[in-house]
Amino acid sequence: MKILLIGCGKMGGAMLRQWINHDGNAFTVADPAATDLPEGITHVTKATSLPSAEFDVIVIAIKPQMIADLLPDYIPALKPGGCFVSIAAGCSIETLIGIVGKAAIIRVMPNLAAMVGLGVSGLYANPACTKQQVSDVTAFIAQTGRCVPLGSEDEIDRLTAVSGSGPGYVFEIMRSYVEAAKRLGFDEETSRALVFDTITGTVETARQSDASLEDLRNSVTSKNGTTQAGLDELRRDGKLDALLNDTVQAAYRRAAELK
Ligand SMILES: NC(=O)C1=CN([C@@H]2O[C@H](COP(=O)(O)OP(=O)(O)OC[C@H]3O[C@@H](n4cnc5c(N)ncnc54)[C@H](O)[C@@H]3O)[C@@H](O)[C@H]2O)C=CC1
Ligand SMILES: O=C(O)[C@@H]1CCC=N1
Repeated sequence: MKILLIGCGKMGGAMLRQWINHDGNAFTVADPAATDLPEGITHVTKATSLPSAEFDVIVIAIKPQMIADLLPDYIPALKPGGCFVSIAAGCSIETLIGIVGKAAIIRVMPNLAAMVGLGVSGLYANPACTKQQVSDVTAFIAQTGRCVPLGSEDEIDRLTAVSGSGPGYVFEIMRSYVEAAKRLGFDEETSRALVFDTITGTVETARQSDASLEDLRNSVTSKNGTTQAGLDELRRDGKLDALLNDTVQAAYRRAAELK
């Protein structure tokens, strides 16, 4: 497929890093600020430099607030029968149709772990998409990690709040955990190694186990031992559940505001 990527910043750039490792697609990046693009990528800084009716897929990877202003200039670059793929948070298919007219549109919500091929994306296609388009785009997105088909745009917004924004929450928890390790007297390098390896090892243990997360937690927790002492603090007053619940609810509400 011939793919046009509009916006090659943090998320578009992360996905492109994986896409270029796979054969079969040719990429053009449209971004006035993109630098250090991988070899073999065509780069333009404005829509008027693009040929007409050239691309099978146009990936929209600019900020949601810029789409209404910028996207109209890119419409002629799509081949008849091509489709738009938007990774923008919130921005609904109805809004996109208001900008590009009736079209095949697929909303995808990736996350930053796409950068290392361990992303998780949700995908929702509007009825104008052909089966072939949905299967081609699903395979294309799966080059960056897991791709979960979804049945509604509301599910895209809910997935955004869990896994789209998720790396932001996890990085923040990791930062705080590393700081706590440093306050116990470990240097930065050792603190990062202890925290990163603990998280990686714990995730892999959970993946390879049939036990519930509660049972796995209990398997670490000796009665009146060290873990129990730590968990009593972490879970005091039920605040951890409330905090994480409030976190995903706030992100979900924001996705709805960005419609
Ligand atoms: N950063 C993340 O973890 C995720 C971001 N997203 C979505 O991805 C989209 C992009 O977000 P980020 O990559 O984080 O933002 P970013 O600011 O890193 O990237 C946006 C890119 O758009 C470019 N741009 C600005 N004006 C342009 C123009 N006239 N034509 C073409 N490109 C132009 C900028 O130079 C920049 O490289 C957003 O819609 C966001 O909702 C979705 C999932 C995760
Ligand atoms: O924060 C945002 O709006 C984007 C969407 C999901 C992650 N980053």
